Amino acid sequence: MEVNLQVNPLEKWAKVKGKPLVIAGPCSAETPEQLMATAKLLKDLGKVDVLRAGIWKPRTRPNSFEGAGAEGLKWLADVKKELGIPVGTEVANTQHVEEALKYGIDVLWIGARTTVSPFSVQEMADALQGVKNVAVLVKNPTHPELPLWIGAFERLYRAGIRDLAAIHRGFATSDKSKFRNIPMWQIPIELRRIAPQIPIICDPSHIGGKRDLIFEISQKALDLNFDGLMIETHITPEKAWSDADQQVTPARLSEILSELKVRKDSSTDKDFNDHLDDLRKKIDNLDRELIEVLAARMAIVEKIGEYKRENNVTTYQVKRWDDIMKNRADLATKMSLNPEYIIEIYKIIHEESIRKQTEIMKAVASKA
Ligand SMILES: O=C(O)C(=O)C[C@]1(C(=O)O)C=C[C@@H](O)C=C1
Repeated sequence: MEVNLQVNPLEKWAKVKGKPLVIAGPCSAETPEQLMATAKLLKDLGKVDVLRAGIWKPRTRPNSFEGAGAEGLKWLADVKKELGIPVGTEVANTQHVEEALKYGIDVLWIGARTTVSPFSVQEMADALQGVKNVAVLVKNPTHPELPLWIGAFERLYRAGIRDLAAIHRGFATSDKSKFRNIPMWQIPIELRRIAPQIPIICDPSHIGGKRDLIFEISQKALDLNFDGLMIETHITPEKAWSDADQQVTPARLSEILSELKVRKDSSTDKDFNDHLDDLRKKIDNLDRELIEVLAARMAIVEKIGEYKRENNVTTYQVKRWDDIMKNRADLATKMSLNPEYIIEIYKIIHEESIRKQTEIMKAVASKA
């Protein structure tokens, strides 16, 4: 996939240099007093770059608090005026965008449930055509479809928006997981690889769903070179009208931010780089051996395929496959490797064996 979006670096609009961008504030603006009180505490920390608050809340089921609506924009504008801190909110349609722009909201974000709809994203991009002085952040779609996420950036980019960033908030799952939305870190890792210009902000509140997970998710994001964090913060989290379990107090946010380690993405130290090069050479050699072994394995799989074809035997052998899974997981454990990791690799190996043998079966079918 080719992506060429010359979006502005974060420093251009967020005024952060050499440190991760921090967006914090309540999940929802509930009352003008709650918003202002939270914002004041956050401003006093001196560590928060943008004050966030949801005013239109897309809820899973009706009858939950769906946000203060347009009235909340005035509260956000008051916070911006009184405290001089940039403010941001979620938008989901053209009307939201137009109203937010009227109130001078600095940062808009498109939520995960909206990013899934190219129609909605395009309508908002049209409403943003030619607009200056607004940054637009795009949360990942609820399911892990990277091209859909990228498509949203392309639509906004074509509308002339250059102050763009991604928000990784995890992916919906029905599996039992300690996360509310499973992170699937490989998706933002791949986004960074194919579109390195797009800054990525992590939303540990939505990934974790529980305040106790916020620190570890944030640290992991920083170690993956993310550019910022969006952390839901409320004066009295346990009394919050939405997402009470995943919000922290401004005091706790301050602790989290001071405990997080911000590491550099490379080093200029010669000894470090020389040693790293030596170790990487070892990895290069081992990877070559690994691929040679896979090629040798595949040659035998092909032989078995031909043998099965001559004897009219199915490609998939349940019993043998089940034995391999168990045995390789045991071997992994004995070698101090995570058996789940090895099983995932074997699933890919087996899928390719079946694909190859299916090709071998077909080749004869078409000859016959
Ligand atoms: O053992 C076989 O029958 C094979 O074809 C090899 C192999 C494998 O990749 O290990 C491939 C397909 C079968 O389902 C089981 C195992």
